[in-house]
Parts: sequence; structure tokens; C-alpha cells
Amino acid sequence: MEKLELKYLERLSQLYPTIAKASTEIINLQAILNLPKGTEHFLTDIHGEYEAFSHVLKNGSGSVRRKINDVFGHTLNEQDKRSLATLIYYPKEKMELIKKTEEDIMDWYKITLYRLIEVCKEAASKYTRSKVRKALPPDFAYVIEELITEKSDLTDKEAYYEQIIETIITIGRAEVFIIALSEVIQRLVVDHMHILGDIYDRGPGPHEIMNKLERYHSLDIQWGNHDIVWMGAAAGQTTCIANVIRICARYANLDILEDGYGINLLPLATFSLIHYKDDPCSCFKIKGGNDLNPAEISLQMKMHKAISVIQFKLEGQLLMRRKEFHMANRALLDSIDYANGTIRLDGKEYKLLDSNFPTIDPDNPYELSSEETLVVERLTSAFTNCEKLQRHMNLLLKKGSLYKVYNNNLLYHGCIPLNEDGSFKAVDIYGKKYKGKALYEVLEAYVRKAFVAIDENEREKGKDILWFIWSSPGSPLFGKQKMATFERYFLAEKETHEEKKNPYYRLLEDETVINRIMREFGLEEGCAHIVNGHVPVHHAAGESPIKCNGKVLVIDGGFSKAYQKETGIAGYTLIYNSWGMILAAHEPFTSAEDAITRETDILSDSILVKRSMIRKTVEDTDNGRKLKENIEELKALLAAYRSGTIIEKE
Ligand SMILES: O=P(O)(O)OC[C@H]1O[C@](O)(COP(=O)(O)O)[C@@H](O)[C@@H]1O
Ligand SMILES: [Mn+2]
Repeated sequence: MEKLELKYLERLSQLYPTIAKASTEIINLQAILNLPKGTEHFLTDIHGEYEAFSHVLKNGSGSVRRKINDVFGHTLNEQDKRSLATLIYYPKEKMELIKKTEEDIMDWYKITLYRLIEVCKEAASKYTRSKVRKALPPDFAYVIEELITEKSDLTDKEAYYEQIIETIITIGRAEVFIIALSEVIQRLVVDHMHILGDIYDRGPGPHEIMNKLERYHSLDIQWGNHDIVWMGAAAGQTTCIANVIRICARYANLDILEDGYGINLLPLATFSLIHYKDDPCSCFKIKGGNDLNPAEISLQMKMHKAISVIQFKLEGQLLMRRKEFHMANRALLDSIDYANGTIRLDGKEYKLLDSNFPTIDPDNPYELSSEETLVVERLTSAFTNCEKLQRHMNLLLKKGSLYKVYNNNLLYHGCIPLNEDGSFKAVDIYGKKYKGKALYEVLEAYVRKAFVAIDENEREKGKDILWFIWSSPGSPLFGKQKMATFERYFLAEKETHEEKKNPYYRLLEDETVINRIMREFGLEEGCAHIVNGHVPVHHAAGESPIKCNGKVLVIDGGFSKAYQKETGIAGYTLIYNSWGMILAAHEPFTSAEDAITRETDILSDSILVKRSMIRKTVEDTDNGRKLKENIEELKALLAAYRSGTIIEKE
């Protein structure tokens, strides 16, 4: 035996100090390998829509309904199955409604508890006892375990269960128990969740989504461009801060900053009231905000314009400072003719829709005025000192990455930057060119440096890379030729608003290109998939989320309410369970109240992407591979005990 191997086995023997203990572990691991593969749930582009997100978590994109069907098949009618599903999603609220109409509530409790226990039993059957135990609420752990575990040695099982249920009801614990069981079912139907980015922006509740993710049992996140810009803001990168505030203002979401994160916007409000006092700021309309009064709308439009101008100035400064970003053409303020209210773009002159720039010095258009400087300083300090925002960003850093390979699927938010011919596009990152996987890796390293590098220079490079990832044509998370924010505010000519997409999006059906990407990331061809979000799939226009004969799944259908007109649905989610992959298409989510009273599931369609003839087990997964390695190591330890090389410790 090699010295190193012996040393390793000695270490292992501290964990499994006897032949008996090592053997038991081998048997346990082997048993896990034979269990069905856990269900994975993929969500993307949630864009602050907390209620819709929360609903999809509750129904596991149809997984709860599938479990109910598995258990009750034809023995319950559709209506009863739907009611049971709604109860599992919203136990407390649904029970309040039921109590108003149900004549024999005791009987209802009894029937419901039986049904829930059956569903729970089915949901738990995929896991080891120890894993189920960990998922149970402490108050009810013992009873639930008792009720969902088969007792073959009990002669009168019925009477035994009945007695437990009777007791629960008579001591007045039925309702809390129903809630606990429902939550356990919600928890058990999904084993692991992937969020493919864009948690933030446009919708009102990203901070609530983050709060929920903090408590989620098993999860990974692939950062989206909108998450990255928030990470930049939290790291104190000023152009990112300006972008974040601008988008919040545009969507009437300043509450996220003020109430959600406790970031004081008073300095910006005061500044904009003074400097844009008589300016109607009509190019800076607020989307949504139906509950705002005229004075609030007027103030928010001023804040919207003030922060946009600050953003354009700061971006101009950044692009001058970081010549290596090769984006100087996006610094536009020096192309404006301030006297005539026009701008020259690509050799053509355009009239500006708004040419009131009270804070811009035409000779030095990118310089912040002293008041603007003060506003930016105050905002930067508010962002960097916000404990809750830092906590949320820390979760993004801990659970997140730019891409992930998981069970032979490649997950990322946007794209792999490609040239027109489908080859990987080389992108200059601080003086060196990277493409494909290496591009992803170097960018991710810089993202992390923005938060942890000790070297000031590296840290600053990291912070600036966050803005680069937000909006550079070379960014895999953005993947468009330009971000036409300025043009969309100031120019009427629609052709200037166009943001041409990277060839990736045109080549998604090209098998040679897709196979090349899969090889680059080390996927086994044949059964691998690429899953990405970022670009809305136009369901209404007949576009399919399934590309390249099922090798690529683009699952952004737009949770974002603002984009539903365009897509025609409220987004896709993906389920990968032991039988295969299922895409769920969601109808727009109105409200939780509606879901409860009308018992709607907001699931319109389930599209089977792939079904395997043989049920996949843990053995077929990445985790299974690790477990098999562990088993091999334990077997080596066992052999060492048996040969006397290592002595039992107890
Ligand atoms: O419609 P909005 O909210 O102004 O956002 C438009 C901007 O958002 C982007 O589409 C980026 O956001 P997505 O990642 O959601 O696509 C930009 O390309 C575009 O300029
Ligand atoms: Mn995106």
C-alpha cells in the first residue's frame, strides 16, 4: 500500500473506527444508490415576481399533482384531487375557506389527514429514513415518521393509525398538523433546485425571493446579468449602483431599496427635486406604479432622470478608465450637441427627445457635478453598509456561479459568446483573450475577487468586471451587441433601439455548434442537455423552448409580468425526475388568493422532453458517482482492517 493511501485510510478509520461501523456505512451507501434519483427543479428569470415564484415552489411545477395522481389515480375525482393540491399549496388559507362551508369538519379533518399521509408517504418513499427525518418539522417529526413508515409487524395497522389520527383531532392539533404535513410534502417533492439567474429587477419582490432562498434546503444559482449588476452595486461599484436604482425607478420599485433594504434615497430625491424642478422628465415615465399619486409619480420621474444621467456619466468615466473593455463607443455624452439638442451616432444625426441637461458641462460631459458626487457617495455608502443586501449577495456568492454542470446538464443564464461561424468568440479580459469555458472561468474568478481580493487593484478590477458582465457584448450573461438604454430614453428612431443578439441565439438549432459547446464543458454527448434562460421564448408566436432536437432547453418564458404580453405565457420551468424531463408552461399568475379560491395551478401544459424506460436511480447521478467512490474507499479500509494493516480503534 502506498504511504499516502495508508495515511488516507488511517484518517478514514477515525470516522469508521471498527469493521462493524465501516461495514454498516457501506451497506447504507449501497442502499442509497438504489433509491430513485431525486427530483430537480429548474427556474429562471424570476425578475422579482415573488408570488408567482412562491406558487411554483409550492406546486413543484406539477410535481405535487403528479404525486397525488400516483397515489389516488382513479380513486379520487379531478375536483377532489385539485382541492387536495390547493390545500397542500396553501394549507392555512384553504382551511379558512373550507371551515366556512364544511358541515362536518371533524370528518373532513380525518379524511384529509389520511389523504395527506398517503401523499406524504409516496413523496418520502424516494429518500432514506434519515433524510426524511431531517426534513420533518421538529414538533411533529416523531408522529409523522410513525405515520409514514410501513409497519409490517403490526397486525391491526388500521386501528393503530386511526388512533393516532383521532388523538390529533381530539386534542385540537388537526389544523397545525395539516399545515405541517402539507409543508413536508412541498419540501419532499423537490430534492434540489436550480435557479438560472435574473432573480432581480422589474418585479417588486426580489428581496423576498432571496429571503426564501436563504431557507431553501438544496439549491444552486447561475448568476443572471440582473443579479450581477446588484452584486456590483453591493460591492460599491458606482455604475452598477446607478443602474440598479434606475431600473427600480423605471418599474416603480424604489420600495425595494427603501423598505426592502433600508437604503435611504432621500439624498437622490432632494437632489432631483432641486435640479429637475421645472423639468417634466417625460422621457422617464414609470412603468406600473398604479398605486402612486401624481406627486409621487412626478418625483419618481425626476429621480429616474437624475439617476439615469448620473449612470451615463459614470459609465463614460468607466469606459475611459477601462480602455481594455473596448466599449468606448458606448460613452455617448460627448457625441451630443448640447446647443442644438442633437446627437451623432454612427455618422448620423438624431434629434434628442429631451435636451435638458442642467448638470452636464458640455466641455466635460462625464464629470459629476459636486452635488451629484455627494449623492453618489451617500448611495455608495448606503449600499455597501446594508447588512441585508450584503447577506443576500453572500448567498449569491455561496450558492452561485456563472455556470454549472450537474447530472450531465450544462446550466447557464445567457449564452456562450460565438462568432458568426459558430466558433467560440475570444474576449479580451484585462489584456488576455479567453473563450468558451475559460472565459466563464476567468470572469467568475474576477467576480469573486470583487468581494474577497486583498490586493486593491485586483479588487477594483473585479468590481468593474461586474459592470462588464452586465452589459458588454463579450459577456456570456448579456450576449447582445449593445445595451441601448440611452437610445431607448432619448431617441424616437426605433432602429437605434435594436440590441442585436450574439450569433449563439441564431445557432441554437445547429447540432455541430451545440455538440462543440457540450464537449467544451466535458459533457457526455448523447444524453446531455444545455439549459439556459435570459431570452424570452415567444410561446404565443409558436416558438418552442426545446431546441436542437431536445439538446437545448431555453426556459425563459417570462415570469416577469412586464414581458408576458410579448411571450404569451408566464414562463417555463423544468422538472428532471427519476422518469425523465418535463417542461411546464405556466399561465400568468394572478394572485395567491385566486389560486386558492379557483384552485388553479397556473400550469397550462406539461411537455415531456424525455422519458427513460428504466427509472433513474441515485447511482446514475453525480452524487451517485461520489457515493460509489466512498464505497470503494470504505472497502479498502475494510480490507486494511482485515489484513491487519490498520487496527480497529474501539
Ligand atoms: O425593458 P427594460 O426593463 O427596460 O429592459 C431592457 C433592457 O434589459 C435587457 O433586456 C437586459 O435584461 P434581460 O437580461 O432581462 O434581457 C437589456 O438588453 C435591455 O436594454
Ligand atoms: Mn437576463
